[in-house]
Amino acid sequence: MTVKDILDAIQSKDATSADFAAIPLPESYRAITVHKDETEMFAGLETRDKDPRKSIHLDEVPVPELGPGEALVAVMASSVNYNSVWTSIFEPVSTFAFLERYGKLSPLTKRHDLPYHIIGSDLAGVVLRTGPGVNAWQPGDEVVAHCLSVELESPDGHDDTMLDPEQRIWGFETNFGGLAEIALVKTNQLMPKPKHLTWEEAAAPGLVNSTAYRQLVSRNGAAMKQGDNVLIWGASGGLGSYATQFALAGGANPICVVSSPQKAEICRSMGAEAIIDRNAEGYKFWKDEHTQDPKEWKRFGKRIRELTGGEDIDIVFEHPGRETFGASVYVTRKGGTITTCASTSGYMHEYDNRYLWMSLKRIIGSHFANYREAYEANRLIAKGKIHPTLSKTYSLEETGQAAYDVHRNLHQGKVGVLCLAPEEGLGVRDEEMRARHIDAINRFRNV
Ligand SMILES: C/C=C/C(=O)SCCNC(=O)CCNC(=O)[C@H](O)C(C)(C)COP(=O)(O)OP(=O)(O)OC[C@H]1O[C@@H](n2cnc3c(N)ncnc32)[C@H](O)[C@@H]1OP(=O)(O)O
Ligand SMILES: NC(=O)C1=CN([C@@H]2O[C@H](COP(=O)(O)OP(=O)(O)OC[C@H]3O[C@@H](n4cnc5c(N)ncnc54)[C@H](OP(=O)(O)O)[C@@H]3O)[C@@H](O)[C@H]2O)C=CC1
Repeated sequence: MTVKDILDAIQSKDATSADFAAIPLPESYRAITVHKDETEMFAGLETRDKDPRKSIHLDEVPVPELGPGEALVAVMASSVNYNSVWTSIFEPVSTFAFLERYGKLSPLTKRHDLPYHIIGSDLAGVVLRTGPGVNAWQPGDEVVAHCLSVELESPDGHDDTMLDPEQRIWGFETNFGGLAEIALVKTNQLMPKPKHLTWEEAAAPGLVNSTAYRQLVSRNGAAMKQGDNVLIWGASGGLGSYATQFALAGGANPICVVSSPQKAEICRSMGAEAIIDRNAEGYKFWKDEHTQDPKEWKRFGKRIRELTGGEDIDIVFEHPGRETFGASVYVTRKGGTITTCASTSGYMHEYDNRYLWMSLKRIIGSHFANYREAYEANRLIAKGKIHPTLSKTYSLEETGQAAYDVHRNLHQGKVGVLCLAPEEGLGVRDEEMRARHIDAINRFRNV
């Protein structure tokens, strides 16, 4: 039995759940990995010069044992997230440290502690097998997976599963991720695949869409409301392209920051009007490595006021981190919110605290999303209210190049990876709905 047989079953319209359950599992499958014995390969290099094409491998790996509450999924497509860039350059820490720690949790999690890390935190595919205790999902179900892995053995995670002390990001802090032909997930990661999307489109939003939903919309994040001025950094990037859509769909006013006219045009095509090209306007928030320039914060704030008719920012959607955080705190209005989920340009932030406390601003830390939030975010995709922002699709063999493009900010929106899907364009089950949304679905392609 090979993965080809699995693929044939997926493409056969008549295959039933029993047919899927009857397919013998292959012994091995192809997966994107990084190797533990290579964690020092970029020692001494600047972050920018660490090249994912050198550390990312395509290996044949054994199918992992299936545990209680888990599923093996035939992965049709996945996507590249920035966390896979971090893994592939071994920053800020080697993710093998996470696998080692998870491996110590229980005899079952020991499976994850291997000399290779199968990465990837998104998938669209078909359930092949479910483990003991799984009732909600069956072999043959067409699914997407969110990337929250929790144990929930402590009381702490039961108000909000992101607060579980054993909360992990699948495919980053656990093994057997989505950039592979088969993935191992907990079944409480599964959600229905939006029927109007191809495999690669359905695999694109998961991680970033869920994160943006919690960070901006959820009461656990900024709880955005109608009319809010929302400053969105990287507004045509992975997170930002969903934050922009949430702002527009929720009646808010996105102020989109991008770095080229092409990216500005993408934001315009989504419906945004207030757009700042940070390159063209030449903001330099740091005079040198150690000194910020408040005059530049002010110039940036003045520009925002021009675009909003004199108003300041209610919510900053932050993720660039060190480079922008001082400006983000400055331009927020009295009582406003800076919500942050990342630090791409550096995690030691500096800001002038007088502008925070005197103006009663709040900084909210946000990280991924709980199952409910991820489900809500996926539901909005399934209803055609929010659209995937897929710009380009790579083959599994080209994943290193895809990660390189994301690392070097050469991409737009999301980049997809075909895993088992033999070509782009497959997997659509609702052509009528697709036709209604086709322009929005294709907006990010070939720009
Ligand atoms: C969905 C997608 C998301 C993304 O893309 S996010 C971007 C990618 N992710 C990242 O860049 C984050 C990567 N992760 C990390 O860098 C690290 O993961 C953290 C910095 C988040 C945490 O580091 P750690 O080493 O796990 O935690 P510690 O707290 O520095 O060290 C653990 C030890 O410190 C003790 N400790 C914790 N809190 C306290 C305290 N308040 N007072 C005293 N000690 C404390 C613990 O108990 C433990 O101790 P003991 O080593 O002995 O077990
Ligand atoms: N905690 C969590 O749950 C999550 C965290 N993340 C983290 O968020 C970060 C962004 O992820 P994602 O959106 O997918 O990445 P992308 O690279 O797709 O998009 C980020 C965008 O941010 C902008 N940007 C990058 N660097 C700077 C800078 N120095 N100053 C201003 N703008 C900048 C760029 O847009 P432009 O050049 O057009 O301005 C870029 O396109 C990553 O660090 C990632 O690990 C992501 C998802 C979840």
